[in-house]
Amino acid sequence: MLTWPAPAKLNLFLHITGRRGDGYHLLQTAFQLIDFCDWLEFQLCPDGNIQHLSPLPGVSVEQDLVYRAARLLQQRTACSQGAEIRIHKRLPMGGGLGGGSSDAATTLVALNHLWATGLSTSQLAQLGLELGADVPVFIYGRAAWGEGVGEQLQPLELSEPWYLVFTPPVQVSTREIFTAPELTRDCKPMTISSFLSGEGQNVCEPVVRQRYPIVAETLDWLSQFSPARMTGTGSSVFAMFDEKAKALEALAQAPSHWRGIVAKGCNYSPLLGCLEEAVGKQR
Ligand SMILES: C[C@@](CO)(OP(=O)(O)O)[C@H](O)COP(=O)(O)OP(=O)(O)OC[C@H]1O[C@@H](n2ccc(N)nc2=O)[C@H](O)[C@@H]1O
Ligand SMILES: Nc1ncnc2c1ncn2[C@@H]1O[C@H](COP(=O)(O)OP(=O)(O)O)[C@@H](O)[C@H]1O
Repeated sequence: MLTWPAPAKLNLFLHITGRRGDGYHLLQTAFQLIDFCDWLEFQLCPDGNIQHLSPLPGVSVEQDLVYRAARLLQQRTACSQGAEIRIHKRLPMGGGLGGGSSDAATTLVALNHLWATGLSTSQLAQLGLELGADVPVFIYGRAAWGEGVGEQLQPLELSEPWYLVFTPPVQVSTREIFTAPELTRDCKPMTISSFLSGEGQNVCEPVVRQRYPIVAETLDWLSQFSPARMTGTGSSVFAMFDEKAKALEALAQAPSHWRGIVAKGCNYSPLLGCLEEAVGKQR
């Protein structure tokens, strides 16, 4: 049996530079992974069945990205093996932390190993893209500069600060924000070096602030400690700290009903560590 992590991501900034012919928005973003993870268990099933043993509330098994990822890999590789899969869900759903995409990525990477289906990382990333634009970054497992709809990736070596992340109790639909008339869609393309020197913002933030006052309240509260920003299309917001103790100190002062966590930024996904250990490879 394998028990492998599916980490969350933060979009350190998010710009929209235009739209594709099909209406999808062209983005520029910097993804950083954090060591706050769902955990997935995989058990080989030689009879070919895929069994999802821990369905998520409000998500049917057929919709669940873990089940869909497993089926997709099985079908595309004509694999005769199956698996029993259990998720220990820790990442809030629909919070902009990419939990569903990360679960799908971990499923593809773990089953490709367990089933010995032999797809390369880039083949897995291409498969993952069919499930969601954020899946490839989790498959490559590196902090990355993302363009296109997020599938054109270049690895980044970033500082690895501590993050305090709050998830306000509202689910913000990605579709709602991407269809908002007031969303800024004409950002000037930015370079990696201007991002590294501090430029960039999240263009979805003003839209979500306006529509979800609790997100605005959380951002404003967090900003008293360190500049705060929203990730993806929300609702989660984050701020960086150079020491874990400072992040924990700020968390201790938050209203007791707020859902907050402290996690470390990582340039390499903990999933990569598991895969490398399993195949006995050194980075
Ligand atoms: C914004 C980002 C940034 O990392 O993250 P989240 O906030 O969702 O975590 C992602 O690009 C989210 O990508 P993804 O997870 O594939 O989006 P989906 O939920 O499939 O998108 C829902 C809908 O939003 C619109 N959409 C999505 C992505 C994109 N680049 N342009 C779009 O216009 C499409 O109408 C799509 O049908
Ligand atoms: N394994 C999964 N984990 C989380 N969400 C899932 C999963 N499978 C399907 N979903 C659906 O995907 C939606 C977005 O989930 P998630 O990736 O957590 O949020 P976000 O895209 O905001 O980061 C959920 O609201 C849920 O309906």
